[in-house]
Amino acid sequence: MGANKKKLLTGDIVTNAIKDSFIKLNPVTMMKNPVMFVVEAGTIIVLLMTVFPGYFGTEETVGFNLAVFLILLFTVLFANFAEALAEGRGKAQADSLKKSKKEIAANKVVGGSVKQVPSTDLRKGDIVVVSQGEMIPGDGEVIEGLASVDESAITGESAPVIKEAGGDFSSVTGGTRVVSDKIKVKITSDPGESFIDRMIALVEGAKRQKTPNEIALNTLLTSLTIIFLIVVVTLAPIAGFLEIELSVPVLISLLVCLIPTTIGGLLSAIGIAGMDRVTQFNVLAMSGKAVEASGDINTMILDKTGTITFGNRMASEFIPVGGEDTNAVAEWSAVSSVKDETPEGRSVLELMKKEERTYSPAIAEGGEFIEFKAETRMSGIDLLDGRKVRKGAVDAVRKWVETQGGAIPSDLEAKGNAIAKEGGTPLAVAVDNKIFGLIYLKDTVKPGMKERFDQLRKMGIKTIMCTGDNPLTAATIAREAGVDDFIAESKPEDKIAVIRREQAEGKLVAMTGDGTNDAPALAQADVGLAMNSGTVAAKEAANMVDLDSDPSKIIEVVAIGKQLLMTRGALTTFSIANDVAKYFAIIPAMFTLAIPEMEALNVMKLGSPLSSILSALVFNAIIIPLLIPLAMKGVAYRPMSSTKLLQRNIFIYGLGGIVVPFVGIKLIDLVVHMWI
Ligand SMILES: Nc1ncnc2c1ncn2[C@@H]1O[C@H](COP(=O)(O)OP(=O)(O)OP(=O)(O)O)[C@@H](O)[C@H]1O
Ligand SMILES: [K+]
Ligand SMILES: [Mg+2]
Repeated sequence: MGANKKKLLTGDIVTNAIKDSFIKLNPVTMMKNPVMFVVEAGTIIVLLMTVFPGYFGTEETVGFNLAVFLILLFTVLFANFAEALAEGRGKAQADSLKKSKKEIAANKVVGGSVKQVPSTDLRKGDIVVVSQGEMIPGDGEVIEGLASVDESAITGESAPVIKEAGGDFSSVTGGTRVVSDKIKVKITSDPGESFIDRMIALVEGAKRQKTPNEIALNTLLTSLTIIFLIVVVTLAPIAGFLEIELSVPVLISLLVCLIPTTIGGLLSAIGIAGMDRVTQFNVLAMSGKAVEASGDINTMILDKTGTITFGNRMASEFIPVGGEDTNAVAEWSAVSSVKDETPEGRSVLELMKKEERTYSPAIAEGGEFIEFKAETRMSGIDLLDGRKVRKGAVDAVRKWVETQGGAIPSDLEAKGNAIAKEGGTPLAVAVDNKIFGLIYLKDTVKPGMKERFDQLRKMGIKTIMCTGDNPLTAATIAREAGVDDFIAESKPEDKIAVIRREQAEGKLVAMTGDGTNDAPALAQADVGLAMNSGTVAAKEAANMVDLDSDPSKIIEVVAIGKQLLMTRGALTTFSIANDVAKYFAIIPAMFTLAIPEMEALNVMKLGSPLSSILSALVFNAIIIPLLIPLAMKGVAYRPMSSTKLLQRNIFIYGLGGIVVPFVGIKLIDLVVHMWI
């Protein structure tokens, strides 16, 4: 993974977070977090009572009020600090990205010649030439040539990657450097809308919006806060009626202990940290919603080639059919591949070289190249003399030959199936109405796939492999990799159909893709992960982009999403449970203050009524920073079903939430009681 994997925290991030904690005290900012806003309002009221005791008639309790004020202030600051700390890493990353965004000179093609212009002048549709050693001036698509490009500025990966015209490896990103050769690039973004611009906005959190889940939880927390506010406000007159005197700072303390400050203070930090974990993993999530959706995924659609297998499908053998000779198969395979820039196409020419075979490229001259398309599953060339040469999936070529009235050699099927049963891909080679033979394309399943799919199954996620390959190859690879289901001979629109079918059953679907033809399916899926190496269309349709272009990462992304949801659930449970213990400390204390005979209520045997209130408040404050590491790192995660997870978490965090504060408040009280 990327060399830009950062340390969790640096001194700078902490210092800036401390500063930001104070800046965030601005009530306009605080209002976005109703729970903490109420605490801040209480802090201000108690501050006034401390500073102007004469005015409020609070001279007797100035010391206690000052203590309450300070504890409340720190409660708010701690919550701000949690959020600022979570934002810190993104900000630091944004700064380093901005450095890679300086203005550079671009060689723009104008008419027939090349003119130097500043990169900021480039617009969508402009064409530029980038040579060895130069920086690519903007996002675009290679339209001519092949070059190796150092993308470490965005991916942190130092090994250069090959970018070439045509196919799924044609997109380039502004700010990356060409390390060898020369390419012509068509610019695909206007200034300010580039990938790096979007990435900066993302990691900076500039466009961070609350997710539906967060909004729902926030509504719940706000409702609880309002309910407790009403309870506490009505308590005052009732107490007054009973001639029990309750001071305003005591009532505010009670309110702060009652409302869910722990989760209120940590909620946004949990969301930001979850996004950040995805980013540190070199995956860019376009929204927090995408990350959360990945935590709820039920079905995962996976490509065979390149996701489950290494994807470097290489021609390894020419196999004649119908009594033809190997040379003829090899020659026509080569002719059909002269201009085929796909890895499969190039591997055919490489195999020719390796086997020291010759063919005459001159026949292909002037011919019309037929590019490989996932819809036709064929590629080839229409020669000047009228002959049409094709190679492609066996069933596709067979149909093509049949429509021209050709006969199908009797050994075609058996020889094709033999390749497929070994997990290889057979390509048939034909000229007009005659099939000459097969090309054996070899590919291997990535190691460790079976274990990963086992984990997914434990999480209750169904995996479906979709491949354009034939059913036999698909079945072999599916079995080897251990996916739950597969769809063979699928065209791009079939992927959408599968996604829609699953969604119609109420399931959330994730998929990966890199080609332009994957774009509609990526957009349809609830979580669409596009490869950075892929086409611009795919990247725009998806809601996540993997900078390392490793499609199997979708599995880890789902794990991170689950962890985010779990962390939020666990800390909410903990927060609400730990408030319960505070009632036991603070409510008896309040009544004992008014009616000393109520001392019997002091079940926790705390020092004094005032020390009980302060201890509960101190615990309420310090639990926030104590839980920051958990909020940022996420709770420990093991693959298991959602129901089991829920039970486990309620047990650990619910019970923990009740027990921990009893112990904590008791210990704090031992110290506090030395003064009060
Ligand atoms: N360059 C090519 N020329 C001719 N036929 C090809 C070429 N590349 C692939 N094919 C054929 O087209 C089929 C579909 O290819 P496609 O890339 O759409 O899917 P795939 O790679 O097999 O599956 P996946 O969706 O898992 O990537 C392949 O199985 C193969 O038979
Ligand atoms: K609380
Ligand atoms: Mg493919």
